[in-house]
Amino acid sequence: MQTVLGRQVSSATSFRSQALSAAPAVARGHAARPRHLVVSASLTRRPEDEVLGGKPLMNSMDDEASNALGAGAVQSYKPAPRSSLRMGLPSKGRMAEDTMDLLKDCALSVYKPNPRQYVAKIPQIPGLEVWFQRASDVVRKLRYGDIDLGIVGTDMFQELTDGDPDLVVCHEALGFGQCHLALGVPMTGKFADITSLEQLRDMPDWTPDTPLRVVTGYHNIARRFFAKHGFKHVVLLSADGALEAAPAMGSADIILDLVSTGVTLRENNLREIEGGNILESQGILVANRKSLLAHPELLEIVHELIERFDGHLKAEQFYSVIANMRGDSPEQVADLLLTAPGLQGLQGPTIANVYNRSPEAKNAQHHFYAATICVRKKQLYAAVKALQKLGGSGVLVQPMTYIFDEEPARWTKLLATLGLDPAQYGNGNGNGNGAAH
Ligand SMILES: Nc1ncnc2c1ncn2[C@@H]1O[C@H](COP(=O)(O)OP(=O)(O)OP(=O)(O)O)[C@@H](O)[C@H]1O
Ligand SMILES: O=P(O)(O)OC[C@H]1O[C@H](OP(=O)(O)OP(=O)(O)O)[C@H](O)[C@@H]1O
Repeated sequence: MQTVLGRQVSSATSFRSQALSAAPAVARGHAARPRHLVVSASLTRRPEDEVLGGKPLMNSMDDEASNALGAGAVQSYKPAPRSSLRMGLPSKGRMAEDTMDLLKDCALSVYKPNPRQYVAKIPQIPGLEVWFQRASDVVRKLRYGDIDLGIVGTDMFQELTDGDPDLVVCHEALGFGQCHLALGVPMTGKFADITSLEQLRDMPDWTPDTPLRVVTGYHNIARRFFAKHGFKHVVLLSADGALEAAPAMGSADIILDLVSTGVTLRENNLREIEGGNILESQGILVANRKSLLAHPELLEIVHELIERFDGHLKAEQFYSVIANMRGDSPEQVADLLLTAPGLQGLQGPTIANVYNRSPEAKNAQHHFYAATICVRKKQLYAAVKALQKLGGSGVLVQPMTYIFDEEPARWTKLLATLGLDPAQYGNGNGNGNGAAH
C-alpha cells in the first residue's frame, strides 16, 4: 500500500512541477492561482487523477466542459428548453430524508408516484417539478440552469460554486444537516503535540518531496484554505468514504471532512485543532439568479418557500400555551403575566374572556380569563410552574406549525440582492415584525 501510494504521490509531485512550468496558464484554466502550493492526486484511479496542479472542480460537468471548450464554458452552456420550473432535491443520504421532512412539516409533501423515478411533484405548488439528484449534481445543474431551485448543504455549495454570481442563496439556515468541515489530525505520533493550524503549517516535515498529505472530498475549499494560511507543500488526495481511516493506514497525514458529533474522528484517534474548522454547514435553499429574474412565478414560489420555512422553523422552537387565569380584568391579568419571568410571549399575551354560565362561576369572587402566550420549548416547564403560581389552571400546551411574520427579512434581502423593488413583490407593508403572542 505504502509503495503504491508513494508512487502515486511522487508522480503527482513530479507532474506538478512539470505541469506548472510547462503548460500555459490559460490552458490549465486557473491563471490567477498561485503556482507553488497545492497539487491534487487521488487514492483511487479516477478521472481527476489526470489533472494535477490544482483543478477548479472535481470530475464534474464543468471539468468536462472546460476541458473541451476552455474557460468560460459554464457561461456558454445553454440549458435545454423546458416548460416547467424545476427544483432539485438530494436523492439519497441524510440530506434527502431531512429535506423531505422539512417540506412535509411545511405542508408541502412531495408526491413521488414511483420510487425508481427521479421526477416528482409537490401538489401544493402545481407549477414546479421536483427532480431528485445527488447533492453535488443539484449544485451543478443549478449552475447550468437545468434546474431553477435546489436544496443542498453549505459545504457542497461552497465546494462546487466557487462564488458563482449566478447562484443566489435564498435561505441559509434550513435547520438540518448541521455539521462543520474541519481538519482531523492524529492524536499520536508526530502530531501528538500539534494543537493549532500554525503548528501544523510550521512542522519541518513538509517539503516538496514530503508534502502534507490531506485526504478530502473538498479539494476546492481545501486549496483555498491552505493557500490562505500559507501552507507551501500540500498534496490533496481523494477517497469516496471512510476518510477517517486514511491516517491510521498511512495513506494520508490528516483528513479534511465533515464533523457533527465528533464521534467518527474520536473513534479513529483523530482530533480537531485550533483554526482547523473551515466551514459551518447546514441545509440551504439556492436559486439560479437568471431564472429568478426571468420567471415571476419562480419568485412567487421562492417567496412562499421562504415564508413557510421561516414560519415553520420559528414555530418549531415554541409551544402555544393557553391558561385560564383568575383576575378582575384583562389588564390586571396582562400585568401579572408581563411582570412574571418567561410569560411575556413573543410580543405580549393575548387575553380573552372565558364564558362560564354555571351557578358556581356566577358566585365566584373572580372572573376567569384565557391567556395565550408562545413559550420556548426549553422553557415550557418553568413557564407552566410560573402560571400555576399566578393561579393559572387548565393549562393547554400545543405545538405550532407556523409563526408567520409580516414579511420575512430573508425575502426583503433576496429582493435587494436581485435589485427588485419590494413595493412590487412584497406582502405590502415591508415590516418584518411578527405580531405573534
Ligand atoms: N455527519 C453529518 N452530520 C450532518 N450533516 C452531514 C453529515 N455528513 C454529511 N452531512 C451533510 O449531508 C450532505 C450529504 O452527505 P451524505 O454523506 O449524506 O451524502 P454523500 O455520501 O456525500 O452523497 P454522495 O453519495 O452523493 O456523495 C453533506 O453535503 C452535508 O451537507
Ligand atoms: O462527527 P460525526 O457525527 O461522527 O459525523 C461525521 C461523519 O459523518 C459523515 O459521514 P457519513 O456518516 O455521512 O458517512 P459517509 O462517510 O459514508 O459519507 C462524515 O463524512 C463523517 O465521516
